[in-house]
Amino acid sequence: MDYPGNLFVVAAPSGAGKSSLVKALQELDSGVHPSVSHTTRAPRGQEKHGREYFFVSPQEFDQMIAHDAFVEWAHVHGQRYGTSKKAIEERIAGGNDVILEIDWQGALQIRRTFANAVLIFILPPSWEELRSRLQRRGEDSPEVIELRLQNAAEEMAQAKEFDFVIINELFERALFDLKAIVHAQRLKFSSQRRARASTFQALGL
Ligand SMILES: Nc1nc2c(ncn2[C@@H]2O[C@H](COP(=O)(O)OP(=O)(O)O)[C@@H](O)[C@H]2O)c(=O)[nH]1
Ligand SMILES: Nc1ncnc2c1ncn2[C@@H]1O[C@H](COP(=O)(O)OP(=O)(O)O)[C@@H](O)[C@H]1O
Repeated sequence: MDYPGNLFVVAAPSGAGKSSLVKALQELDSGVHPSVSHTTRAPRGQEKHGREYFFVSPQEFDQMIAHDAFVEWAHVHGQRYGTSKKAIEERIAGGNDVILEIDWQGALQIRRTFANAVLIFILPPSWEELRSRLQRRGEDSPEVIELRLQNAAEEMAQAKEFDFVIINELFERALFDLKAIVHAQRLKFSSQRRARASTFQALGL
């Protein structure tokens, strides 16, 4: 499917810093709209329904699947997470840019539906740093942290399937890289559209 707005997909193992980077990007660039996913997991700390996620019961999630309401969904860390069609289609059809923070399985599903989506993978600089970020964040129990670290190896093995890989060592550097990717994609598409339009005009089409 081809839409006038750009679709950016950011994936990373838990604790690599994707939420912090996407939030910082939005503060700098109000033209990138976040998509709010649905999840069956419980809210953490300060999370609010409708802001970080729509927190739903397994039954509500099943109903959404039955009604074909998701563009993609996946099992992650023992829970289900999904992007609703409502969360993105109207926005990109209206020419707005949307950014998704989802896992690698969802990212590859998105690419199958939206061939122009830009897939970005965030890596931590080391295993030690990944563990210590999860611990410093202080939102998950030791068991949940262990599960997330166990899953991280399989997730990181998918990085090579993505269009871009950013190493989040120095936060400002990683944010700069993310901004550069967003900016480059906008230039590419707006200049292509302009070129196409003027060629069409010149050819009298
Ligand atoms: N496929 C898919 N994955 C999602 C979606 N929303 C969030 N995720 C992923 O689910 C995983 C767990 O997210 P979360 O529980 O918020 O933990 P975090 O990664 O530590 O922030 C992360 O890899 C998210 O990117 C979604 O709509 N679809
Ligand atoms: N470059 C960085 N250096 C040090 N700490 C970071 C960096 N990026 C993020 N963090 C911290 O690491 C923790 C995990 O980041 P978060 O954005 O929640 O990760 P994710 O969304 O990928 O699970 C947070 O406490 C965040 O403040």
